[in-house]
Amino acid sequence: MKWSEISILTTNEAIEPISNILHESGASGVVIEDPAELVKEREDMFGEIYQLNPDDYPTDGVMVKAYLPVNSFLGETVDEIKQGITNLVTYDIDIGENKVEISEVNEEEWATAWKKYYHPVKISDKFTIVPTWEDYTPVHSDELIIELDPGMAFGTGTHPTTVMCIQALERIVKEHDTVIDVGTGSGVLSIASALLAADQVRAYDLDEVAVRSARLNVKLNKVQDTVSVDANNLLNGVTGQADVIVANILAEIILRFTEDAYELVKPGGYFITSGIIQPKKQEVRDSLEAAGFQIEEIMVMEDWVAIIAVKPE
Ligand SMILES: C[S@@+](CC[C@H](N)C(=O)[O-])C[C@H]1O[C@@H](n2cnc3c(N)ncnc32)[C@H](O)[C@@H]1O
Repeated sequence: MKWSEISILTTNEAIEPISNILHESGASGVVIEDPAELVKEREDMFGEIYQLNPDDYPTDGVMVKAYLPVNSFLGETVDEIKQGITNLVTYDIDIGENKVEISEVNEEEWATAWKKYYHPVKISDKFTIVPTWEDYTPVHSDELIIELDPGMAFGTGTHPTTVMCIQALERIVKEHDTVIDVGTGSGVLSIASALLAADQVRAYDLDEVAVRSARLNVKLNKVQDTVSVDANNLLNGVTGQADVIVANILAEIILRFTEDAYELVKPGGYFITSGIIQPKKQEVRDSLEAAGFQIEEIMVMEDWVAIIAVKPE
């Protein structure tokens, strides 16, 4: 797969809305090239200080960068992003110079381009995500470490939707559980489930690149005896019940398989969904309830929502 890098020169004020626009357009690896803001954002979110090299950053304005897959929708997606950014002015947001540049990157460049911004991060009470190229010594004896090389797959494990899913798994997955991970990407949620002592984890993704990346990360974390990774479209053809199904996919896609998920979750089991933007929350909630689930909790981080639903006993 080929990727395009989109870089937007803007202001501090516009970072968050522009990042949201990029995430909502399906961009991967959104990075902000401004040390002060990045440190603050991460501190607010995780209470962690990032090690940043000031030489890596421009001094005027802030650069927001992200990667978009090159496909037949690319032109349309870029136009939508540009339009979305221009519309921010109507909300009195200063978008500054708003210089937007697009450049094509090859696979190797994409896979390494953002590595310099990606460092160990504690994302929940138990879990710290550590990029494979970093040395990390656990701070606490009970800390669980996920080593990750996302390669070309989504994601680094630090996207709000992933963080919420991991926090939910941490509370829900019990020893000996069976877990199904729909849209596994880099495999991060499956690895987390295995480290939480699930007995069996089945990971699926439509994208071959994600399947390869997840298999690699599963081996890296030595959980290959617990986690299987296969190419599959949602839950099509999947049999065998699970205590927990987790799916961090866009709301539009979740709506397509709430009934299949209900069939496969054991009574008393959970369906954790994320990848849902706020305006889509009600639609997903309605669809889960129509399938028979009860909503146990709705989590919110930035503009993203995760829903924990339970199948009544
Ligand atoms: C937002 S990423 C989530 C990755 C990872 N689970 C996480 O939480 O960081 C969504 C993943 O769903 C996959 N996906 C999209 N549509 C799918 C489908 N119909 N069936 C299976 N996987 C799908 C994408 O390839 C992508 O890897």
